[in-house]
Amino acid sequence: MSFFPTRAAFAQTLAALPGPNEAAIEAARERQSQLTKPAGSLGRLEDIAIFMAGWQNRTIPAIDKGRTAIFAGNHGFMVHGVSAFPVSVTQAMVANYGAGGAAINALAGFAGMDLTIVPLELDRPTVDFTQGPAMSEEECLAALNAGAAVVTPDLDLLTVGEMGIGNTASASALCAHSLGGSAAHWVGPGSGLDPEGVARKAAVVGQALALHADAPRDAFETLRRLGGREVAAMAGATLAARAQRIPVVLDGFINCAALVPLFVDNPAIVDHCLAGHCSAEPGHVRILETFGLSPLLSLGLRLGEGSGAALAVPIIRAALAAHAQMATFADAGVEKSL
Ligand SMILES: Cc1cc2ncn([C@H]3O[C@H](COP(=O)(O)O)[C@@H](O)[C@H]3O)c2cc1C
Ligand SMILES: O=C(O)c1cccnc1
Repeated sequence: MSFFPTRAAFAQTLAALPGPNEAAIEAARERQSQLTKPAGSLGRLEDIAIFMAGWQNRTIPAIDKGRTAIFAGNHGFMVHGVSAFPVSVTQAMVANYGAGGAAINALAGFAGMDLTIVPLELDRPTVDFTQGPAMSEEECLAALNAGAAVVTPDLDLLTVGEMGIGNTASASALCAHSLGGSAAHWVGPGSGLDPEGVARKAAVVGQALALHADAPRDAFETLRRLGGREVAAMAGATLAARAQRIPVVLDGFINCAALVPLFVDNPAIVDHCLAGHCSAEPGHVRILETFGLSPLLSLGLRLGEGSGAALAVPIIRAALAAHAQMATFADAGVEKSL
């Protein structure tokens, strides 16, 4: 049984998002007020602990089982050469993940996250989105379900990432179609295009936007037309996590762009998400502003593959350690106020 048996089931899940547990939020907030520090002095670490308490439904949240899932896919529009790298790099990087040699291997390992790699039909790229919808309805559903499949009920935290040469073009198209703004407004260098390359990418994205301009703007249809398998899988995983009240840390431009079509249908979709970082890809800061999320880190990363999300996990672990381990004023015999 798949998590999203039909596109209607996907839409229904998106329309009926569960909220956090308010009693756990209140209990965690009360605990924070008792810990031996001036009120608010741990800044966003306090907010993170309270956020995690709400979604994990416990006063003292923890990350015993955290998962990083990386989805890989290839894109038909790569015939137009919109990346500084060839399509073959997607498969080569999947092999590199398997061998433990990529940035995400190091960063997920450092963060204490288990790593799941999900290649999605790499030898069958999506349809070129300047010629038609990237995916059929069945293909889009399969990708959403491949994402949902990594979400097991035992997870305390999920981060997702992607590998798919050219997918910053898909991400830009999703943002422009869903939020407005020209192709040029949303494209950037991605993995390393020069200014002429960026202009070429804008022209290709612009052609796709023109072809799909009159298409309905619901989340499924936008992902199907302008997304890719790895992009839809990230959306499916994030929505499946939400349905199970599992908190998610967001990565960069592509990961966030995958959620933009869902955000247009239901802005509450990002309520169980923390923004791990702000990517150097110029569109990312605009998406984060649209989502109303403030990134935990801003280190100039522009890698994708879940790297910025994994990097934020140790900060979240620190917030939970302080929340769990600090003494209360009563326990420590410290005066709470004058
Ligand atoms: C070796 C290598 C490793 C990567 N890991 C993530 N990406 C990133 O680059 C791609 C997006 O950039 P563009 O749209 O310009 O192709 C995605 O695969 C993304 O995850 C990589 C790219 C390369 C070359
Ligand atoms: O922010 C990202 O996700 C990103 C930026 C550049 C290249 N690949 C990914």
